[in-house]
Amino acid sequence: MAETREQRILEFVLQNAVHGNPQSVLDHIDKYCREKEWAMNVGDEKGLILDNVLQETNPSTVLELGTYCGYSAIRIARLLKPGSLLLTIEMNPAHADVARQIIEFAGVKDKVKILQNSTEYIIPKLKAEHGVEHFDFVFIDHFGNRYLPDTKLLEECCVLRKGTVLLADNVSFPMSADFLEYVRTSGHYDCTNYPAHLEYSDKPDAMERAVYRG
Ligand SMILES: Cc1ncccc1-c1cc(O)c2nc[nH]c(=O)c2c1
Ligand SMILES: [Mg+2]
Repeated sequence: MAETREQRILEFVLQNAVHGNPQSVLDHIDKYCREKEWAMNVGDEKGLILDNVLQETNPSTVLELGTYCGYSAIRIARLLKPGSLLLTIEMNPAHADVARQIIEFAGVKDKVKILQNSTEYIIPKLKAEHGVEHFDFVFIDHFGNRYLPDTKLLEECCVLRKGTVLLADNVSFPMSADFLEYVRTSGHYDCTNYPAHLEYSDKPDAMERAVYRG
């Protein structure tokens, strides 16, 4: 039996999902986390909200804060048009290693670049070291207490443009209350709330879309 929950998810995917088929990988991660071990993937219910907001935006450049096992990176990458790129930042090296393997197995590695470090270390380097001009879409799903400081850092580093869509997971939890307050009252964003449930659970949760006014 693999050491960690993340390695057991990887093992289940490698042994049961269809190689090169992103939807099969998503379905198998959801199956494992619903039936065997809960894990903090955005999941199928909130994943549909992510799909819909992403497709409405039709982005070419996407940033994700919090890769974990790569579930939402695969969800995003499978919908990106040719020539698009997803940069995803993961602080935990073990999680980044599992994500790299699952993303490769799903067949979307050409659209995804995993940056393994803290968000506060990487965000200031995105323009100079990763050739980023601006992001069309940012999925925020790392740690609730980093949502606000990292949103302000994205503003300060000028990687947002008028119309950039931020979509944040888990905004029903107190850890991200300061982020919600800021995007809803600062005057810099137009916000929409999407009530849902915590992944693989009937506990209430929600996502927030915040469109940057520039
Ligand atoms: C918020 C919550 N409550 C109870 C149990 C798990 C979680 C939870 C759910 C998530 O979707 C998360 N996503 C990213 N990072 C997290 O730390 C995180 C934590
Ligand atoms: Mg989450």
